[in-house]
Amino acid sequence: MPVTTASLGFPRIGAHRELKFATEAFWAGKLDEAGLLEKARALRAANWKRQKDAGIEVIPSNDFSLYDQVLDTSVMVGAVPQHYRHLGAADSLEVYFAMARGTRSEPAADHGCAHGHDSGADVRALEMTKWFDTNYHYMVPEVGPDQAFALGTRKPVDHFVEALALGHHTRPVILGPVTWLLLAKSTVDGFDPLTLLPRLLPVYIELLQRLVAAGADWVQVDEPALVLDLGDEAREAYRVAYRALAGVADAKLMLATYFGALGDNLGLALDLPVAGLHVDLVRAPEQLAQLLDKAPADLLLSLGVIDGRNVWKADLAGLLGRYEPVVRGRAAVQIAPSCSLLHTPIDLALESELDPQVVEWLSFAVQKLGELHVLALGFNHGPRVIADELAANEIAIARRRASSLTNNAAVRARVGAITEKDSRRGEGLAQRIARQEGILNLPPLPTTTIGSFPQTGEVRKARAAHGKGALGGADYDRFLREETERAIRWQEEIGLDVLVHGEFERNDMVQYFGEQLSGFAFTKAAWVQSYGSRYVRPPIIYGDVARPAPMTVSWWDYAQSLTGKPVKGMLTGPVTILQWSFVRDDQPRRDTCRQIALAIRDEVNDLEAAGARIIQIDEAALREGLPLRQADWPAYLDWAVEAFRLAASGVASETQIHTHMCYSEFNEIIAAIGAMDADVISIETARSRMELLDAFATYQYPGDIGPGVYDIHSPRIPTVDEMAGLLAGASERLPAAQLWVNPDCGLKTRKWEDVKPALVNMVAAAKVARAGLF
Ligand SMILES: Nc1nc2c(c(=O)[nH]1)N[C@@H](CNc1ccc(C(=O)N[C@@H](CCC(=O)N[C@@H](CCC(=O)N[C@@H](CCC(=O)O)C(=O)O)C(=O)O)C(=O)O)cc1)CN2
Ligand code: MET
Ligand SMILES: [Zn+2]
Repeated sequence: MPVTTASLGFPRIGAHRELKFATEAFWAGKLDEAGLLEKARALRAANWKRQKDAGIEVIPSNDFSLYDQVLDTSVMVGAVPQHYRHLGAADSLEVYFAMARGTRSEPAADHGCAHGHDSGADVRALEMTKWFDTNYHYMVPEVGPDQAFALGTRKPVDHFVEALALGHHTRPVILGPVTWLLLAKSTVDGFDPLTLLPRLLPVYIELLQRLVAAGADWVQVDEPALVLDLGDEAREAYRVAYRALAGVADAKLMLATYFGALGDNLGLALDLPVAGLHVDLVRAPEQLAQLLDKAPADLLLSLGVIDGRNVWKADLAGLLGRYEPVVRGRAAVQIAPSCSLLHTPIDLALESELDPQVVEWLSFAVQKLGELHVLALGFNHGPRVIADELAANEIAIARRRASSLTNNAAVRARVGAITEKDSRRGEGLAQRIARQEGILNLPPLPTTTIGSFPQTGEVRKARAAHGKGALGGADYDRFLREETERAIRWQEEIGLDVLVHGEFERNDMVQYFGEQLSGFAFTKAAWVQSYGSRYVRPPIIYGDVARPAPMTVSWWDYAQSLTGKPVKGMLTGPVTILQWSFVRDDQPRRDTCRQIALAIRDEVNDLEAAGARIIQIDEAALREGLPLRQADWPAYLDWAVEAFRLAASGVASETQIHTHMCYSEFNEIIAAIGAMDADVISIETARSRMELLDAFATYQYPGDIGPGVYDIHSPRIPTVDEMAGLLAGASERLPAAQLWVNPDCGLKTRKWEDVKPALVNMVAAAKVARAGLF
């Protein structure tokens, strides 16, 4: 006693996506810098107030970011690579957004000149990759052996002061030095960023001193890397780092870990000279006993008891019961969400159209803070003072458990009847490829794209109008057909070999399917940041999953009717649908994934029956779903691969199954990728200059491979030469007969004016490579 409530971070995008609209307007030159900063300030003020109003005692600052908190940290410690520095002051928005997005010289007015023009003024963006096992992406810090650090920006101090002026004494959040270094990438082969720690620490010390001088007492230092498998160097880095930071007088550190168990790093974490330790007890409740056993009595424990990664209402009575002895046994305890609420939607109150039965089971960021407040009242004053809240909560939990909505007997029977042969194609890969070649008659190095074409303002407007009832179903359909037809005609014109319909009818590659599957709820406003100004509305899987009717067949059918070239059927795979949805927590993820796999299998089979000869099943999130600890990999990969195979194995040998993955470091899981047994896989490789292919070569990957030849995250137009060069590089690593030619990923975030010259160049590069190799 007593128990205090804390928030580790609140979503910064705004309940109505204010941050997206402000940053995009700024980039488009429609909002000036002062305007952008004012919007950002208003969002912070609103967030602090919201959290205070929810009854939270420890409110964070510096959880706000205009783009990404890892990028903020890089700029803060002065790690701005040389090639951005000419763009402006190191702490300017020009440099900041150039690191985030790259720059592009104005596109040449004459689109006829598609290749070869000087792109010397363009600066590439930093690499972007997944934040642990989430669908949030951070900008990878870049450092080298000559790296110098200096306090470049004072955002944590500025925001602390800003909050103070509004009456909030906040706890600033900073990304810890060891996690930051572990996430960093060296610009020089063989150099370990961790060795830069001694040079980095003075910057952190200065920052802490400035925070203290500004009036801060507690500082939250995020070190999620403490839940990973760590080598001896990293462990030693933790000891060195926190010994140094402990020397800053009057700064009390709350060391925050999340996304998993401390596991074998528990002793290390408890040895660090910090005043508080936050642990994730949602992902890893089992670590509590050991923690209580070993934690020094004066360590302030912050218990992450409310799920920061999912949307379900907490079982309040259960939590009170479980943590009562902890609270009684220690001098002081803090309760908090398991991690920053960045990964949850903001406010359930905005969902006016969700099934009220399902709404009763849910809790978004604002509601989660409310739950924390109620729990603290219960701990501090006894359950009687929260009797009403407990009663309502118990009813909701019980109704969810008993609901017929979550249960579909036919689905359960079907999953129960799955046999081993359901996840096996009729013949081996070599025979299948031979049969497919006979039918498809493709040239060597066939060219294709990953699926989506630009989601233009027009497409989104039409969909929004359709959603509001302002554009009738028939008109919306006609509009989408016209877009599709134009895309097909254009692909034929530029000479692509395998076409796509363009995905114009899809709002998102997961939400689109969620909306058509039963067992899924989808939201109106429940946006979550994926990267920068790009957000997603993950569907909510609350019940058994089934596919009442075909989801994509008519779009494929229409597109194929327009052309003699093969059009790929285009689906999102079961693991990716699972990974990018909010998943029910009342059964193992594996079980839910198998249900989705059967639904996708039905769609695959229907596409084949309609005549599709090539069907792509995207598994962009397969790698991201990998558990954070290596010991847990085999079990996950087993069921993830099985789910893909279940989806893909209902078709004849003649039907070619493609899969696509991006953001993937495949080296360690290449055997599992092989075990998926896809006929063709397209992967992201352009940014790593084909290095990724080494894994496929070493493993002697038997299927065809389409290594991405250009980075679709940047508006920069790749030249014929550079792509032909990449293909030559690919052919040094793998037999050319196995190679396809495609971009890194889908093109929906690009503009047609970027896509057109890029793909024209890509087709030309394939011709150059064919001439050289065949
Ligand atoms: N779920 C998911 N995760 C993923 C990816 C992905 O494609 N999907 N790709 C990788 C990268 N992540 C990405 C995440 C989001 C977006 C993206 O483009 N998001 C769009 C929203 C997509 C969407 O849901 N669009 C809807 C709603 C669009 C919208 O904002 N409509 C306006 C109205 C339209 C207008 O007047 O402009 C509104 O509702 O107010 C639609 O098209 O129907 C955005 O933030 O802008 C891209 C990549 C990894 N993770
Ligand atoms: C993030 S993977 C994207 C795959 C999808 N077919 C697309 O092209 O958009
Ligand atoms: Zn992709």
